[in-house]
Parts: sequence; structure tokens; C-alpha cells
Amino acid sequence: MSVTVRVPAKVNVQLAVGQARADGYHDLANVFLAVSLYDEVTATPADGLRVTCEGADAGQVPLDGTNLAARAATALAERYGRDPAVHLHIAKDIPVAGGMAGGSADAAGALLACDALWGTGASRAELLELCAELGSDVPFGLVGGAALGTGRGERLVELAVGGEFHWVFAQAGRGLSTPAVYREFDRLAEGREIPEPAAAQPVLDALAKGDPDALAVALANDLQPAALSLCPELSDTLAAGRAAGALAALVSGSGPTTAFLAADARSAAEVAAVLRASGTCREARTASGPAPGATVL
Ligand SMILES: C[C@@](CO)(OP(=O)(O)O)[C@H](O)COP(=O)(O)OP(=O)(O)OC[C@H]1O[C@@H](n2ccc(N)nc2=O)[C@H](O)[C@@H]1O
Ligand SMILES: Nc1ncnc2c1ncn2[C@@H]1O[C@H](COP(=O)(O)OP(=O)(O)O)[C@@H](O)[C@H]1O
Repeated sequence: MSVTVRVPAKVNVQLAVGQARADGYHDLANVFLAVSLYDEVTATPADGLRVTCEGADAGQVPLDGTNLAARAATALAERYGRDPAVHLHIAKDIPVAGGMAGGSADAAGALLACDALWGTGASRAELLELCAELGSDVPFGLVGGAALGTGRGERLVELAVGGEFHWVFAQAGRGLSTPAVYREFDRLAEGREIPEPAAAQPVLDALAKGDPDALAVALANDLQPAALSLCPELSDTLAAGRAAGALAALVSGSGPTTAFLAADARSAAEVAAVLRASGTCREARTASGPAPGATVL
């Protein structure tokens, strides 16, 4: 018997970052939107814990105990006194190290798949607590839709979304390390007063209305200057997408994937085609959101 779970990528429609905390994390106001790029995690009973991965980026995914899906299975097994003897197969479609939370999605997917396989009877709240221990972005992989994350991003309040938003995601030729981008944020912030992070009402209103024009002017990512500082060539990708007719362009989370909000599905397809031909990115993909959270198939 196997259980397969589908999990979405995310884009941050607002990422407000506060001062570095004593524990090395940053307080956030993180407005997540799940989008229709998915990984699938399949859990099958096996002699021991084993991870395999398929997909264009599979070579960049660790297959040992550091894989976030493996860590999720181990954490669930420890909590519920099970043997984590499971084969986790990841069909990866979410760009790796791209600021779209693919590893976090796999962790949420593995947790749900193993939970179903082992019949642990864990409550939703218990699963969310385990997710938060695994990483700041992991709870959102389970929940999906749209949500405001506070604390280090793990404390979620689900948000209403009044319509579908159409996006293009341009993949860069390399990855960016999330801790390195936060470190660069700290370096750029030296000597400046950093305000307490807070959700912006125009972002929440635009989501609630399903209004892409309003969202386009409200989108904000405090990590963007840091990502651009580490990866200056992303400016060319952002400019190419804007020139192609995107309503707005920004770096997705810690990057280096860039995200383009389009007026509708047709416009998104046009922007993606122009970006692909521009030579400023490795690939451009269309997707829409909100997408559902981790779902057993
Ligand atoms: C930036 C964001 C935006 O959603 O994601 P990505 O764009 O990378 O996917 C998140 O904050 C990434 O969350 P996640 O990737 O789960 O981070 P974690 O594993 O919890 O932490 C990795 C490292 O990132 C930094 N970190 C993370 C979250 C946070 N609120 N403050 C931080 O400073 C810390 O250096 C930490 O050691
Ligand atoms: N299941 C996984 N999928 C992808 N990356 C993983 C996974 N488990 C661990 N990693 C590691 O986490 C790093 C960040 O990956 P990812 O979650 O894709 O990016 P981001 O944090 O930018 O959203 C990768 O470089 C990889 O070494």
C-alpha cells in the first residue's frame, strides 16, 4: 500500500522582515499564496527509511537524512512511537532552492503521507506543530490557500481570497541559500532602524477582492534588495517581465526565482513566452493561486 500527497509551491505576496532576533531568526509578516506548481510525495512501507527523487532538478536534492521529507517522517515516527521504515519518493516539479518553499512542501507532504500510512490519529494542530519544528515555511505547505504567517512565519492565520491570480515564475540559472539572503538583509540593514513587521492592509484587501491590479501595487518583499545584491542579474529578468506586460514583478521570497503577476491567464502565457526568449532566465512557468494545501491523492 502507498499514499501519495500533492503539495503546492508558494509565492510571498508580502514579506515584511524585522530585526534579527537573538535566536538568529527574524520576525516576519509573511503573506503566503499557494500556487499551482506541485511536488508529489509517495510513502510506501520499506525495510528502512529511503528517499528517491525524480524531476529536472532532482540532482540538487539531498537523498540522505537531511532531506526535509526524511526529517518529517523521522519526526512523526519519533512522536508517535513508529518505525520510520518507509520509502519516500518525491516527484519534484517545484524549483529547488528557488524561494518557492519546495523542500518545505515536501516535508508537509511526507508528514501527511506517513500520517495516513501509519494511521497515527494525529490532530491537525499536532501536525501543524510538527511542521513548525521542521521549518518556518512548512506549516503553510500543509495549509495552502493564502495565509498570514507571523513569528518566524510559522504561526498562520488563513486569509480569504476573492479570485484567482495568474503568475509567471522565472527560474534562475542557480539557487540562493535562504540563510545567506537573510544574512545579506542584516548586512544591508546595519545602522538603519528596522520597523516591526506588519501585514499591509492593501495586500489583504487586494487578496480578499481577488483584484490583480490592486495586488500589483501592493506587492512587497523586504528580502528583494538582499537577493538582488547577491544575484544582480535578476534585475534584467524583472525588467524583461515588466516590459512584456506583467502588472508587477518581484523576487519570490529569498529568490532567485522571480515572480510576475499577470492580468489573466492569456497575459501570463504571453509574459512567459517573452521571458523564455529573453535569455534572462533558465525557464518560465505559468501558475495560478490560491492552490489547495497538502492533499492525499
Ligand atoms: C524566506 C522564506 C519566505 O517565506 O522562504 P524561502 O523564500 O526561502 O522559500 C522563509 O522565511 C524561509 O523559511 P524556511 O526556509 O522554512 O526557513 P527555516 O528552515 O526555518 O530557516 C532557515 C534559515 O533562514 C533564516 N530565517 C528563516 C526564517 C525567519 N523567519 N528568519 C530567518 O532568519 C535563518 O537563518 C534560518 O536558520
Ligand atoms: N525535499 C527537498 N527538496 C528540495 N530541497 C531540499 C529538500 N530537502 C532538503 N533540501 C535542501 O534545502 C535547500 C533549499 O531548498 P528549497 O526548499 O527548494 O528552497 P527555498 O528554501 O529557497 O524555498 C536545497 O538546496 C536542498 O539542499
